[in-house]
Amino acid sequence: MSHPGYPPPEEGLRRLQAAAAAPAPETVPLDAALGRTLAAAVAATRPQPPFNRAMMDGYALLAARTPGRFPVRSLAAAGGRSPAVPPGSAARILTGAPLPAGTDTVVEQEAVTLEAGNPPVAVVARAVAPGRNVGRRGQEWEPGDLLLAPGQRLGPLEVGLLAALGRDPVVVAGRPRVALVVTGDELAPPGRDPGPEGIWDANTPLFSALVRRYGGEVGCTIRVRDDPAAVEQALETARAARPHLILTTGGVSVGDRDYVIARLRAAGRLLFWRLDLHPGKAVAGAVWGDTPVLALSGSPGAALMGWFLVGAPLLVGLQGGRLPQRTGEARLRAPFPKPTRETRYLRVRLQAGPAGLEADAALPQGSDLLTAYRQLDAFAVIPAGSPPLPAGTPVRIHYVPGLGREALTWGPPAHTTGPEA
Ligand SMILES: Nc1nc2c(c(=O)[nH]1)N[C@H]1C(S)=C(S)[C@@H](COP(=O)(O)OP(=O)(O)OC[C@H]3O[C@@H](n4cnc5c(N)ncnc54)[C@H](O)[C@@H]3O)O[C@H]1N2
Ligand code: MOO
Repeated sequence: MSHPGYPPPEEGLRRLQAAAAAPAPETVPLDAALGRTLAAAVAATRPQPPFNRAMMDGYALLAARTPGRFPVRSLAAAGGRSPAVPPGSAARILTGAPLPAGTDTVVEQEAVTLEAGNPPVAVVARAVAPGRNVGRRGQEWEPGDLLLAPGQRLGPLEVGLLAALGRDPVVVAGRPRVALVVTGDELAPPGRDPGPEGIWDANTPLFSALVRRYGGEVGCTIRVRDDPAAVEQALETARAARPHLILTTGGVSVGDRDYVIARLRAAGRLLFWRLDLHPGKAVAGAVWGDTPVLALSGSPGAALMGWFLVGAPLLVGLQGGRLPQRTGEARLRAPFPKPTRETRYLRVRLQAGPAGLEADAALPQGSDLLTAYRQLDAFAVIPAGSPPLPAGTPVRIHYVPGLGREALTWGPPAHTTGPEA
């Protein structure tokens, strides 16, 4: 069930997605690819390993000749080419070296007695199976195998995989540029005296960091007073920076000084105002000129909900990716005493209980509070219209990439097979 009046966050996201344009892909050195999103599929051009290779230091020979005595006349080392080995002989071989022609097996040196001489002789006392200690050509991938799809966020493992595939440079999605407009008469920059009625501006640093963490770049940041002309001017300045998204905080409720929503209504095109989301229902989507705007609440705790449910998926989507939507189930550890108007996202810790996973909501739940986000494991979703709930009520758990213990990653939208790089 959802709130009768307000669209669910996914619908807000869809409306903004329809109004937003993705940045053009770019080619970057592999060294600069960490945290970027792949823009084209990557297929192998060679087998991996590219040749049969030694997995141990020892002696390369034909297994069919074991047990036996093998004169050692050559050395095969990684990066070198070594001559074919005549039947009945062996080559000294080092880990990573291509197997010389005429051999099919590496006997590790611990299983060999080496008799000095010219040439020395490797004595193998027991029969060994062919293929022993050999990493087989194509064992990990074959040419043409698709190993990475467009939309994949490049973490360290993906960077390593691209390197093993020989890719440098790589084609990645452009970083969506975000213009940040933070409103409020009461705001002072951290590090300055805010005065007795002022507060430090948490949102500028918080949302700048989040934008970067989710693959975007911050085109400009504007802190503006609660004044209609100043807010309008700030939105114009933000738009002039040609961002892919304008992100604002504050001024989206019904107060006399909520000028962001007033200007978006009057001079922009509103896509939605309020979502079925608590905290964070005070949120708007709009288009200013031709630029999409996500207008979040000023309360950091409420604004973060809009970020995680709308802003982050929007930004990742503009890079061609999709954030994983992992869900689960748990039971409320304690009664939840209030009725729920809009769908409520309780910030919870999860712990094992006698009857399964328990959601513990004993965190600071106020919509203006930031600290719970550092302590939570997930959101527990209470449907709109729910009465107060007794302990033990089953609730849906919504895990958020980048929060709690949930890794920040994203991947291709399901079923994509994009063009090959
Ligand atoms: N009569 C009603 N009042 C309110 C409603 C309502 O429906 N009817 N909605 C409430 C809800 S829900 C929320 S959430 C807030 C949203 O308010 P705004 O988005 O207009 O935000 P502000 O009023 O500008 O600020 C709210 C709060 O957050 C502090 N703040 C603002 N900016 C920052 C910043 N950059 N860093 C740190 N803290 C910031 C600000 O000082 C306020 O305390 O409205 C309810 N009211
Ligand atoms: O946007 Mo408000 O958080 O629902 O308190």
